[in-house]
Amino acid sequence: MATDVGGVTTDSATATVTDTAGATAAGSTTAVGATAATTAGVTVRNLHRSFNRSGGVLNGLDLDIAPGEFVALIGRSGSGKSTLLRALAGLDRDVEGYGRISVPRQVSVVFQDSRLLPWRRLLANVTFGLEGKDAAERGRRALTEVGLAGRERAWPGELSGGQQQRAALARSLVREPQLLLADEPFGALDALTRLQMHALLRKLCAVHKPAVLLVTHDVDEAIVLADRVILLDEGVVGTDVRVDLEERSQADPGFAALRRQLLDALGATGEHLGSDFIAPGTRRAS
Ligand SMILES: Nc1ncnc2c1ncn2[C@@H]1O[C@H](COP(=O)(O)OP(=O)(O)OP(=O)(O)O)[C@@H](O)[C@H]1O
Repeated sequence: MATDVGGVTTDSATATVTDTAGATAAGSTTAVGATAATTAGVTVRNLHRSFNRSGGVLNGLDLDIAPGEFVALIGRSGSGKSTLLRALAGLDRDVEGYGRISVPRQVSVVFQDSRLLPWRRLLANVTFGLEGKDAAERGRRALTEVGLAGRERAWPGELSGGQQQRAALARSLVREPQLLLADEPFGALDALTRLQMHALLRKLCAVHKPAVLLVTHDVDEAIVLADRVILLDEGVVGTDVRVDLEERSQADPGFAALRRQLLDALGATGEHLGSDFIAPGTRRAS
């Protein structure tokens, strides 16, 4: 399994994680414990993770994501969202138990900060680690797709936060991932830029069709972007709802009902808003 993390490709076929992808070119399997299988989408079975001096963070979690499906992952602060994402990215060497993780061969990860290398120009960032004579051309195309044509020679420090996240998306998508893992990628952006990034991500996903797992605190963002919203609770998938709206906006009558259902599941409605919850549409303090 090749995972692109900020332009650096890692291979999880080491340590406690076993890559058995040789069986098929379509996907790879990270086997934790005894079981192994191969999928083009994501399959997680009975995943456990705990850290020193704390109880289980993931407690026998099961999850399926179909090829090309967009899943948003919500949950209270500390519920294990990033822990799950890191396990899927192959970044956690210590997932334990007799669970199983199957992910596609090519996985890309984007984070809240762009992780662009400040000493490389934009095109060099996007193509970093990319092989083949057409790498530069592919990089230029990707920058054009995210609206950064003409900025190939810019330094990351010359870009706004939104532009840096666009570049991070270009760097991920130029590798044509079958799975895109995104950990609050728009969490540090202002509301308007965030809306623009939503439109861009939806457009890019329609073209490239990766499966997506998006971690977000913003229920509205989850509803606007995802095919399915899942809620992590007590280390397993609690709520799992399909987003079936005519229109991906608050104008759709089903939007408010779905939002309320998810907020209820989060225990975050009415006067019981937790301090760790970010109200829909507002910016997360980091
Ligand atoms: N490397 C680590 N060492 C010890 N504990 C950790 C480590 N990583 C995560 N944890 C703990 O695991 C729990 C889940 O953390 P995680 O970051 O996955 O939550 P989260 O749902 O992503 O939270 P947030 O929404 O605040 O980002 C927390 O209690 C956290 O303190």
